[in-house]
Amino acid sequence: MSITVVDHLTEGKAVRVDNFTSPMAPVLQISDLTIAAVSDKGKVLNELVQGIDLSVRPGEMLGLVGESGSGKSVTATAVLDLLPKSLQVTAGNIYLSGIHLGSLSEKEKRRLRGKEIAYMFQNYQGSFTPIVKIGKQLVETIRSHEQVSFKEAKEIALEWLQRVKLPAKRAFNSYPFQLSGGQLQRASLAAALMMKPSLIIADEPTTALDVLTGERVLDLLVDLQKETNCAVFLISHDLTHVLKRTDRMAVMYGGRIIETGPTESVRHNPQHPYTQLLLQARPLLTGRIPEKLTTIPGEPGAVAGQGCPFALRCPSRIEECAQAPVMKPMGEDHSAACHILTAGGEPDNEDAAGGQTNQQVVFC
Ligand SMILES: Nc1ncnc2c1ncn2[C@@H]1O[C@H](COP(=O)(O)OP(=O)(O)OP(=O)(O)O)[C@@H](O)[C@H]1O
Ligand code: NI
Repeated sequence: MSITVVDHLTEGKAVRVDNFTSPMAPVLQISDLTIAAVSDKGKVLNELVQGIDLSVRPGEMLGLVGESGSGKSVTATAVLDLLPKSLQVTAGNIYLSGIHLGSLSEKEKRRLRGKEIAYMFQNYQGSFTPIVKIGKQLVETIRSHEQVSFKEAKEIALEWLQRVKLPAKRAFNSYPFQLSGGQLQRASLAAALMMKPSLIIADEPTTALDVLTGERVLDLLVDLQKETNCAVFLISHDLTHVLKRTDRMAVMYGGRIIETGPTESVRHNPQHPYTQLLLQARPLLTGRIPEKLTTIPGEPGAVAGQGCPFALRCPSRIEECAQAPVMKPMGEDHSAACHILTAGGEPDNEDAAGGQTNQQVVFC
């Protein structure tokens, strides 16, 4: 079965990739993506993300976690084709419902961003123009993508404001500054969902909110995602959010995906030493303070220039880590890039593991 969005996006021009036409084909597929900082003259200065492979299917929530500076936002921005001039995709491909992003015109990409891909950012204030009432902005967005009357667009906007549990009429008639941070992020969730996008990219949507408000916004996102069957790409440095809500997750370090798999599998059977440490360092959800809090050794963000990016901090480092490890299958749909692992999930060499890998990690 083919995806109807294709014709709409491309105005009938044939750019669909045929093997992405089943209903469960990925809404987003990133393959072997490399993004580099470039000089004014286009010379590559340094690579910020390398060889990224990710995919999200309809109705699925994919989480991307990693330390600050690991390349999460740069990856998301490339999907939206909104990288600043100083950054460039130097290798790899991005497909949206099977359409190669590079094959679209600027006009098609603009339409795609407003209609098929919605995004929620950390800075929810940025989602709305400060001097225009929320309702007017929502109506304008709807009418720029769909041929409906003002009255019909207003009804859609009010319905969605209500669905994100806002006092709809009041929010509709408010300027952005008249709403709290949590209310504004809900309004931006309404703005994202009302166009019935195939994909929502949420980059740290709760970071600027207090914990409880952030939790409620994410719960709403999960509920409404189920209703609309859209795909969600949730970026967060908060492992708890990702463990609690996503179907699959990817862990990034120093611009590379170092582990990926079903969230439950990564949670209960983390393979890469960095993922294991990240899980151990996480504050427990029960509120019990553990006797000894694990911390990740070394300087946060220290990335090895060559080989495994985590090598400078890794307690299990071996000589081979001077060479970049490849992703190895570790179970169904679960893979990790580490020299001490062999396909299947056992360390290559027990001594090399330094007692750190395959430790049983207990979660509450
Ligand atoms: N416009 C730019 N020019 C040059 N380097 C950049 C630019 N934007 C980001 N970077 C660099 O790219 C790397 C990845 O940044 P990115 O914002 O993607 O990290 P992140 O994982 O989203 O971090 P955070 O959790 O802090 O949001 C960082 O080293 C950052 O300094
Ligand atoms: Ni970021």
